[in-house]
Amino acid sequence: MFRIRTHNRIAERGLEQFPRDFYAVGPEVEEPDALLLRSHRLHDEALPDSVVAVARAGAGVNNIPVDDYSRRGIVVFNTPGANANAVKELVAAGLFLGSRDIVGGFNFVQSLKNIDQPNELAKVLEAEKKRFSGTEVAGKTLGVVGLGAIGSLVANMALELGMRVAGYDPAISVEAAWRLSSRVEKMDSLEALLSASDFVSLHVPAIEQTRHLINAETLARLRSGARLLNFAREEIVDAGAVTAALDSGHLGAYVTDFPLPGLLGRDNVIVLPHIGASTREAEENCSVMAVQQLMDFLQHGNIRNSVNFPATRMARDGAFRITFSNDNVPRVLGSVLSVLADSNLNVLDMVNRSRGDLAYNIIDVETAPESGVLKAIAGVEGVIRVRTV
Ligand SMILES: NC(=O)C1=CN([C@@H]2O[C@H](COP(=O)(O)OP(=O)(O)OC[C@H]3O[C@@H](n4cnc5c(N)ncnc54)[C@H](O)[C@@H]3O)[C@@H](O)[C@H]2O)C=CC1
Ligand SMILES: O=C(O)C(=O)COP(=O)(O)O
Repeated sequence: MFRIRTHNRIAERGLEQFPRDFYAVGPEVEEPDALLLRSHRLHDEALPDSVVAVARAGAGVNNIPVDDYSRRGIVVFNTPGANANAVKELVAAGLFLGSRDIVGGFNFVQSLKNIDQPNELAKVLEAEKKRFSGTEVAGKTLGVVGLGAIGSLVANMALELGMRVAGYDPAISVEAAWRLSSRVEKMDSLEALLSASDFVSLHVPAIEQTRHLINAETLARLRSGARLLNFAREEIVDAGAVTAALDSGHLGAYVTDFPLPGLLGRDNVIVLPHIGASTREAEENCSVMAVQQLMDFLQHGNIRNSVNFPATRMARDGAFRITFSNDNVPRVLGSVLSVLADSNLNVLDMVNRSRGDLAYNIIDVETAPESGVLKAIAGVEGVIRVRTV
C-alpha cells in the first residue's frame, strides 16, 4: 500500500489514476510515502520521515525547501509546461488590461447601476468614455524575460498580436529555443531588453538569482510609461521600487498575479489572486502528470521531471529492484556492488545517473534482497537513501 498526502485542490482526473486497492490518497493520510501539492508552503513544516517524494502539480517549486530535501534523498517533481498555456492566456489578458483601461471602464459602468433610463445611461457613458481610452499593443515591443515553457508561448503569442518581441534568457533550453519563433529578437542583457520594451513580461523562476530582478535600478532602464507584467512570482519584483516608479509616472502600469498590501487600491495596478494556472485544463494536465510521475517512482523507482534528481529510467522485467541515492563521489557505487556480491545477489541490470552533488541508481537483482542487505547498503559511506520497489 502506498500512502499519498495531498494539499490544495488537486484535479480528480489525476487522482483517479491511483489504483485505490493499493493507494491511500487524501489530505488526512498519515505516514505518507509522498506529498502531492500545488502552492502549499512546506518551508515551515516538519516533513514526516516516511516521505520519499514530493510532487508539485505545477511549475514553481519555491514553496518547497528543495535543497534540504535533496540532502535527505527526497525526490522533488514538478510538471514542466503542463500549465503554460493557461498562464500564456492570462498574460494575453494582462497585456490588454495594461494597455486599455478595461478595469476602470468596467468599474465606472458598474457604478451607474442606479440609473434606470437607457437614454440617460447612454448619455453618461458617451460623455465619460474618453476617460478610459488607451493604446494598442500592435506595433509595440514586448520584452519577455525568461523563455522557458511559458515565456516562449508568450513571445510567440505576442507576435501573433502584431507586436515586436524581444527575449532574454541566458540559460534557454534547447527545447524552448526550438519552440521560439525566429522573429523573436535575442537580447544579450536584461538592461538591453528593458530599454527596448513598451511592455515587459516576467517568466523566470523565483530563485536567489532572480530575487528583486526588477528593482529601482532596473526599472530606471525602462522606457518612460512602459508597463510591467508579473505572472511569475512576487519576490522577483521589488514592490517598493515599483510603487515609486508608478508614483513618478515612469512606470505606466503594473499587472500582477501576486498582490501585496501596498499595491492594492491603485488605479495603475491590476492585481489578480494567483490564478495563472487556474483553468480546468491546466489543473488536469498538472494533476495527471504529477500522479503518473509519482506512481512510476513509487512503484518502479523511475525518475522523470525531478527538479533535484537526475532523470533515471530502467525497463522492468519482473526482477527484484533496489534503488538508492548517494553523494556524487567516487567509490559509493563500487562499495554497494561489493555488498551485493558479498550477499550472493546476481545483478541483472543497472543504471547510475548523476546531477550536481547527487547520484541515483537502479539495480535489478535476480533474487529478493534481505533486509540485512538493504541495511548494509544504507551503511555505505555516501549513500543517502535506499528502497526496494
Ligand atoms: N501565475 C501562475 O499561476 C504561474 C506562475 N508560474 C511561474 O512562472 C515561472 C516560469 O515557469 P515556466 O516557464 O513553466 O518555467 P521554465 O523552467 O520552463 O522556464 C523558466 C525560464 O527562465 C529562465 N531563467 C532563469 N533565470 C533567468 C534570469 N535570471 N534571466 C532570464 N531568464 C532566466 C530559465 O533559463 C528558463 O528558460 C515558474 O517558475 C513560476 O514561478 C508558473 C506557472 C503558473
Ligand atoms: O505552477 C506554478 O508555478 C503556479 O504558480 C501555479 O500555482 P497553483 O498550482 O495554481 O497554486
